[in-house]
Amino acid sequence: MDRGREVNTLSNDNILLRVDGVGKEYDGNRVLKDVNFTLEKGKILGLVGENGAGKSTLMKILFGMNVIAETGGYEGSIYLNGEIVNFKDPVDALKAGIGMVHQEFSLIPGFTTAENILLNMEKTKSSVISKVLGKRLETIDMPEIKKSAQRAIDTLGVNIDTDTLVSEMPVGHKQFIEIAREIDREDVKLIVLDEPTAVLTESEAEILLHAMRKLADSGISIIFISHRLHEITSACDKIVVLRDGIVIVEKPTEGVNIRQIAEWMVGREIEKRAEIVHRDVKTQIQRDDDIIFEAQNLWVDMPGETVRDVNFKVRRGEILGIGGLAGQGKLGIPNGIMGLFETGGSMFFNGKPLAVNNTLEALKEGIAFVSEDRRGVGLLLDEPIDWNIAFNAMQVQNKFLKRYFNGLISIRDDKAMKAVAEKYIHELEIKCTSEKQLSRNLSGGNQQKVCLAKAFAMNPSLLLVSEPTRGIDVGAKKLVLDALRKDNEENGTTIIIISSELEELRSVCDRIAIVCEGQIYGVLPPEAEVADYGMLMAGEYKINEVGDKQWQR
Ligand SMILES: Nc1ncnc2c1ncn2[C@@H]1O[C@H](COP(=O)(O)OP(=O)(O)OP(=O)(O)O)[C@@H](O)[C@H]1O
Repeated sequence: MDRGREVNTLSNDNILLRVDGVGKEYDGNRVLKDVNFTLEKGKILGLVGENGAGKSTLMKILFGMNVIAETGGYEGSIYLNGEIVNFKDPVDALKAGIGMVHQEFSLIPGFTTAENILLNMEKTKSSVISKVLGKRLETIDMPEIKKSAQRAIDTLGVNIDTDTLVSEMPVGHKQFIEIAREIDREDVKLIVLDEPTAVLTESEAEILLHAMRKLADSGISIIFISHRLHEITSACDKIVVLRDGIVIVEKPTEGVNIRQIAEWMVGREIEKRAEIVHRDVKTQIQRDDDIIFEAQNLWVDMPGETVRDVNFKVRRGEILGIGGLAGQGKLGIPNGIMGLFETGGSMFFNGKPLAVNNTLEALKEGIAFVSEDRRGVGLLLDEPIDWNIAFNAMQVQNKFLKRYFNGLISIRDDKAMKAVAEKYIHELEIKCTSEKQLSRNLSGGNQQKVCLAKAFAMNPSLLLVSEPTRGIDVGAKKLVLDALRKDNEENGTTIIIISSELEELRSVCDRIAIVCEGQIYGVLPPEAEVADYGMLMAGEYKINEVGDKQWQR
């Protein structure tokens, strides 16, 4: 086993963090066995591992999160600057100079950028927080706060107004504010970033990686978790791979390639990354005149993803991709169709008008949605997996119910719920203790798989999936895309996939629509030149229904 210990030969003075023999189990489920690694001052460590490998758990231990003590604590020791630490809560960790940005956001929507950054500065004093929340910061020196918030934002190199309300900004900006809050504290020594780039565009991710380097150069150490392995090789000084509860590899990233990392993560050889394989020709050809869904002049008022005037038709039985740069409106389209943000214009389903702003009607008509926001709208976090998977189908379609007395009484069919949950746990390889595990206690990638299972269980005739592989590890991406394709081919489900990864769309879709400035600029076949996609994304030209280019600039 390659433990690549060369990094550890550096003098102890340089080492900020030493994780020594750390183990953790949740109620008999052993997640970490014997984890050992070190991190030097001013260095960036990339922490990788499959979904459910225990990365977030390890970071929660480091940060003294309450859930660790509540579930029986941990074994082993953590040293900071050579001294054992055992934080009883995150406040202790903050005082010791550790900052953490979690997978889920903890910002307050009705507060501005500056106010949110300020709350972190004051969060070690709970009495101040309550005062602040009560009086909405009226007694605080706002000009000073804004200056300080602006400094933190400038360090990150992004352009965000300190007066903007968090509820009105795109998700990528929220991520930057979370990070700005952590670096705004004077005594910060170590920052943990748990999948910060999952919600960022490529260019935003670049900015963040650059900012991480600046922070490291100023002496701050960083632990960076990401499933985008090229970010690990390009931004990190060293890599630590977790598998089966132990560290499989700890070594400098120099000379390490992505394929090697993927193999260390899954513990076997990975098939050579297939060139884009276009779908086989389907036995059933979709027809231009058999339209399942149509949007006319659709607009959606979703913060950061405004849809202005979208027109498109979806052929029955196809997989339609929707791509485009972040903030251009691609995420707004499914959220609008499902009535989750204020929407206008017209929609038709199976030739009949479909009401706008009416989620229940969309669900009843057989339209299902897997949101990009799995924790916000995707899951009932305090319910078990089987309940989550069956919930919509039960509420909307009366599935998973046993009926008595001519339907007067209906009782939940626990056996049927267990069966459907077990089917998807197996098919999607959801890592869990059983179908009764609470969704809150699943890892991020496995929560995403439950969201997909929940949609499949409705047997929808139209399935909308937004960023289906976000947070999914490199080995499981194909599994998720194959599951979508299988549902399309075996059940005839028409699918719309919204994704920021063009290659992902090209590998599974029949046609791909590109959104720019809140409109559809063109629809291309998957085998079209990448340059053509680029021109549509950049808004250089539009392509009309007969394939003519209309130059825009
Ligand atoms: N509070 C909890 N109670 C019980 N089990 C838990 C709890 N939190 C996490 N787990 C389990 O611990 C395992 C590791 O989860 P963790 O979130 O640490 O994984 P991860 O490596 O961060 O995965 P991902 O890449 O999907 O985010 C998972 O199998 C999860 O179900």
